Amino acid sequence: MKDNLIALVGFMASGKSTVGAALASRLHRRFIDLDKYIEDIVQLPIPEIFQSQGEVGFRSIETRMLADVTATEQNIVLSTGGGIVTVEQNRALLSSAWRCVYLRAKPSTIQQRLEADGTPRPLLQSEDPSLRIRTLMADRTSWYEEVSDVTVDVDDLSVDDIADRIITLLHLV
Ligand SMILES: Nc1ncnc2c1ncn2[C@@H]1O[C@H](COP(=O)(O)OP(=O)(O)O)[C@@H](O)[C@H]1O
Ligand SMILES: O=C(O)C1=C[C@@H](OP(=O)(O)O)[C@@H](O)[C@H](O)C1
Ligand SMILES: [Mg+2]
Repeated sequence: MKDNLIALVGFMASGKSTVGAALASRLHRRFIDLDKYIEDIVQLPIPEIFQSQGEVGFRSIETRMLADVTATEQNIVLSTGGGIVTVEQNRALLSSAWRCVYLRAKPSTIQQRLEADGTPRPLLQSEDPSLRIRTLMADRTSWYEEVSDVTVDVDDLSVDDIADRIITLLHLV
């Protein structure tokens, strides 16, 4: 099972959705972005799910969808949302059933990428987004490390170079 299921984890705006699509295309595998998958099933954009059900409600949907994808899919690349590792059940499933790649980015890189990006992130709606990024990152870093088989430092790499690096690190060629 592990060879077939590749998941990208890491902080918001580290590049999981973008790199996941590029990696899947390189490997001729299907790509699933878990946030998009959730939006399609719930029929609401992520910020509206946060608004109506709160973070706890969103996490419970996310956990159910990760379990669904794990049980039903094969040969896919999955881009997760940055907070998936905050739930112990998700960490257990990612560790046991997936080959996980941690896209590690510095807070300064995250901030730069957010400035140029159109995807709204409800958890970063703050008077001091920079502090929020650092605090959330400090909370989550050890969990990204815990579930991952390999790590790629993405700060100075293009999307294609990151996909290349993943293919090499996971011995996919
Ligand atoms: N390696 C990269 N170099 C430059 N920009 C990138 C890179 N990876 C992603 N981006 C940009 O950063 C933003 C966030 O990427 P995204 O894939 O949505 O991250 P995530 O899914 O981890 O939140 C997007 O605007 C994307 O185009
Ligand atoms: O880190 C988080 O808690 C979240 C990350 C988002 O995905 P990206 O990591 O793709 O931005 C999305 O799942 C939601 O806004 C919550
Ligand atoms: Mg994403």
